[in-house]
Amino acid sequence: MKLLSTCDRDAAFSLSEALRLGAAPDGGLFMPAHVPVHVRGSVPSDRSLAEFAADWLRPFFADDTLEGELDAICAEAFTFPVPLVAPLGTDRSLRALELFHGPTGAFKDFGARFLMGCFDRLAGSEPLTVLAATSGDTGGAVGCAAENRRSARAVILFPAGRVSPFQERQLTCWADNVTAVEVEGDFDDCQRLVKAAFAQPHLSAAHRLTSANSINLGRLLPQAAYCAHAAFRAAENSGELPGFIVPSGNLGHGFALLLARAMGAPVGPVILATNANRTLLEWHRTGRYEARPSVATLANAMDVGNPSNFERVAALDPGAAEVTVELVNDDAIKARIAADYAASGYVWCPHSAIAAETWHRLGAKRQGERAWVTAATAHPFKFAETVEPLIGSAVEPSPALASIEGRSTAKQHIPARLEALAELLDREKVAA
Ligand SMILES: N[C@@H](CCOP(=O)(O)O)C(=O)O
Repeated sequence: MKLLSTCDRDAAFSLSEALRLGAAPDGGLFMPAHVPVHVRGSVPSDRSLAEFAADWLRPFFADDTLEGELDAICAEAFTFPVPLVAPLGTDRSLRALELFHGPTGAFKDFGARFLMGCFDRLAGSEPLTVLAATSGDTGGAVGCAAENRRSARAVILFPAGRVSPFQERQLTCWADNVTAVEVEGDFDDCQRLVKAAFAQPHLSAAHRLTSANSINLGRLLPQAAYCAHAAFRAAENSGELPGFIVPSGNLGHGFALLLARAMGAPVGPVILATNANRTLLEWHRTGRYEARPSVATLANAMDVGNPSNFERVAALDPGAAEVTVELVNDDAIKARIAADYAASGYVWCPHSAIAAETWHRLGAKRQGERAWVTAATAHPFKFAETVEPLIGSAVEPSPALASIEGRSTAKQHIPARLEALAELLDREKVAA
């Protein structure tokens, strides 16, 4: 399949080129030239997720150098379960898609591992430099997926003082080919720096830069696959198409779900649930998109004022892009975590609580019309300092999360300036 930039619909790239580059050279984002449609029901949902994902994604890999590797890439990436649970009991319509059973306890594990599998096969003899900006979860997943790979070194930029203590540990604890960089600024500064580095042809070529953020389509394809897989499962017992509620920050997850729906997955209404960052809500209300400075919230991985994937959503056909937006502030996040724990013993992370709160706000009539799937995006242990006081009890880590506690950590610190990032990249290359 050919990929086109959101800025220039004439220049076509292969999928491998798009994954390797991360973002289009003209500053746009890569989009498939057309959306492949699976005839509904033609992709059986009773196969393993890895097998399902390979089948679902095959049209994107047609005629690409990675075509023969797709099954292996999926088998390596999809190695942990994705349960669809009934957190409030089976008599309620709410189903939580638990996406946090991977090595770093966040849904980003799927995309990071898939992308690294692609890089292993595309890098050639010299390692790529995988740049990632993170507001909390992407960086840990990318560091973990990149650790000790010969095909890549990872440089992860995170905002000083705006990630949780556990997230910081998870950003800074990997082997020498992963460098964690604390930036004096917020996530939007980190993201701006990454995009500015890509826009410098010399810098980009000298370091063989690529991206592991959701600007790279390779992060989103596996997410579209698990969204479709979940939709087929949820649709089995739902007369109407299941609705989906996705916690949204940089909008990669939301775009992946819309892509899955456009490809024929049985997905009904889509609600993008945000924290107090209002950019998407205002766009939906007014029809005008205006980036804003990000504000810090309890759901810090979603503290994004200028969601990168908005331009991908805007490039979809209007029907495919149909969504509503719900905003949930910190007080409502806290109240939801406490109330659902008291009612059922289920523990949400602050991001997943935003989706759960959105389901509660639907009201009994809409709740009863169909099954509703909320994306449970991160393990609550990653936010223990927020969650434990609300539920009055300790949150137990998964074995993978517990194993991170014993690791040593290291980080670099830079001001939010491109020259500082360029110097750091040069230093790290010499040291490698
Ligand atoms: N939610 C993110 C912010 C970066 O988003 P991405 O999906 O573009 O990687 C995070 O956890 O870092």
